[in-house]
Amino acid sequence: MTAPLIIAVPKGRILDEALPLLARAGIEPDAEFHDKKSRALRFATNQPGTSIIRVRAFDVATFVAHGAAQIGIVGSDVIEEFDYSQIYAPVDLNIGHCRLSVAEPVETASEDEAAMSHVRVATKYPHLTRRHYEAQGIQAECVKLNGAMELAPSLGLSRRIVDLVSSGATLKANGLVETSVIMQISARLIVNRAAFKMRAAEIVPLVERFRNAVGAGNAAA
Ligand SMILES: Nc1ncnc2c1ncn2[C@@H]1O[C@H](COP(=O)(O)OP(=O)(O)OP(=O)(O)O)[C@@H](O)[C@H]1O
Ligand SMILES: O=P(O)(O)OC[C@H]1O[C@H](OP(=O)(O)OP(=O)(O)O)[C@H](O)[C@@H]1O
Repeated sequence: MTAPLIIAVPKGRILDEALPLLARAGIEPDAEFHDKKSRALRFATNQPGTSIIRVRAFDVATFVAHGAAQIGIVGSDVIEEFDYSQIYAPVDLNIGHCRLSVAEPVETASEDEAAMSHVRVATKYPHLTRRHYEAQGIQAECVKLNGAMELAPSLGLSRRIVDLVSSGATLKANGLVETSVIMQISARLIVNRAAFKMRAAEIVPLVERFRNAVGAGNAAA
């Protein structure tokens, strides 16, 4: 019997956009997936032998990197933050668009960072933050948070934050302004490299179906 194919999807905001894409690629989770009362985490799909697991966004990359899931859908922010060598990201899914930016209080935003040798930053992305500042010869001391980074400056945790920005509404509501954009982000299809080689007969056509599903979505837009 062939091993099941596991697709990891994030339970957060990308999911709403990812489900129609999965459907266009021919994969639909069972009814229990949509049952808000269900505590299940793994779901059968309309494709025999293919299951979907619903996990936290950062954990999608971890499941796929370790081969516990063969395929996943995750933001490029997460891919770059982990930089797992075992992850191959062949398709830009053109969903989950946002950017990773530095932000700080309106009052201090005009100060020149170039003159600094050290900054303290609250972020969920310590690796990308350090990389961004290192490129400018600045050492970044990161305070790791898992959400609500925007609270850090007003409460004295750090003057700067590095966080995701889309409409800019969260920054504005918390008295912060974007001072530089580190990277543009969109969700990607990711594949475990070993599985891609070992199970090419199943995975290569599936990746192609996702590629076509993105094309169909773009044409309809
Ligand atoms: N404001 C946004 N606009 C568009 N895409 C976003 C936005 N915020 C996050 N994303 C994308 O969605 C992914 C998941 O974000 P989400 O906010 O749902 O995760 P989270 O709540 O931080 O996750 P978790 O609770 O699992 O840690 C991010 O990694 C990013 O790629
Ligand atoms: O620019 P905006 O459109 O306001 O979006 C940005 C917000 O979206 C994300 O948070 P999310 O709402 O997912 O909550 P989280 O803090 O729990 O991750 C991100 O961390 C920002 O806080």
